[in-house]
Amino acid sequence: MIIQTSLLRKDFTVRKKAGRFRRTRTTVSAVDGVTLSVAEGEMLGYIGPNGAGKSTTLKMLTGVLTPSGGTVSVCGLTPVPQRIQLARRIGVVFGQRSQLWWDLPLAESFTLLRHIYRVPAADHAMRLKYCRSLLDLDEFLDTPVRQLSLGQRMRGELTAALLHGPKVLFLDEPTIGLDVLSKQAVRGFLGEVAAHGDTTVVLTTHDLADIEKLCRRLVVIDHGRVVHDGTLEELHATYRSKRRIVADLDASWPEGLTLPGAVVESVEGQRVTLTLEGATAGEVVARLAQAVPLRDLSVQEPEIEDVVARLYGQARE
Ligand SMILES: Nc1ncnc2c1ncn2[C@@H]1O[C@H](COP(=O)(O)OP(=O)(O)OP(=O)(O)O)[C@@H](O)[C@H]1O
Repeated sequence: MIIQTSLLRKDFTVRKKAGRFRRTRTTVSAVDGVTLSVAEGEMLGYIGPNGAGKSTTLKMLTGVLTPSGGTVSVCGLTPVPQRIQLARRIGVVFGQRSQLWWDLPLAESFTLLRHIYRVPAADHAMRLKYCRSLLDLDEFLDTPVRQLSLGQRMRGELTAALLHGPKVLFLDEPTIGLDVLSKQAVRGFLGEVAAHGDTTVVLTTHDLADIEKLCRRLVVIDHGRVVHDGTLEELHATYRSKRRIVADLDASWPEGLTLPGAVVESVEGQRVTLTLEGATAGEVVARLAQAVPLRDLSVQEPEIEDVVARLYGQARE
């Protein structure tokens, strides 16, 4: 396992005002016993509502914060005491913080990083070529970083994080604030990185489309605890997400009509929405077509947003 945590914890002591002169100290368990194993080459989505403990976990995995308890190992190293060795093996993109030099052209940041990490020139050139073509960097390589758009800067950050050939890439909200095209570019690139299979990726995001497009495995955390660890399909199965059929009829919906294997969710004019309950879409469509004349229909997959919202809701109860 390239990442392994066991009962990992981080408590923060927060001082709050209690009256005019008094202050009380309370402890916030930001990460409350997270046990996680990530295999080499995996692409893991790490999600949760605001304040769930995602960034705190990433900070402990990257050696920025010392855990309050439990164990953590990344690439066989203990992050805080072995932070310098670890830095060579990991790449980090934290949405808010930049690893680029604001006043220098992007290309010069890449050259500086090559010297900092002491990357052999040929390896650096090969990786830069790969990123330039996949992320279309050429048109702004000579532009100072401060003049780049957010999407261009993010493409630069991803390149900067990969130039030393890390084994693990940690990405905290890499698509936040990006327009549709930049999001597509970033996702396409990460998909390529994942397909190569030699970089492990841990991705936190509030954009569930990132997860759907990129991650087979999803870990959901809330109040510092893991509330789901499995595939997206397992998430849908656990929370019994339902597929729907939306049918436009050539007649009105016969009042009181029932179809085995489906529940009528709504009827609006000549449009009926059915939820599948234990039957396949094919079976229900066949029964529907026998009962009423059909003009058009579509099958809607369950929305990941719905199921995750329900999951967050349950975890908070
Ligand atoms: N330095 C700190 N001091 C005190 N409390 C902190 C500190 N850092 C984080 N916390 C608290 O720990 C909890 C987890 O925060 P964290 O930033 O890890 O959440 P998150 O899942 O990354 O949230 P978001 O999606 O909003 O970025 C929150 O309650 C937060 O207020």
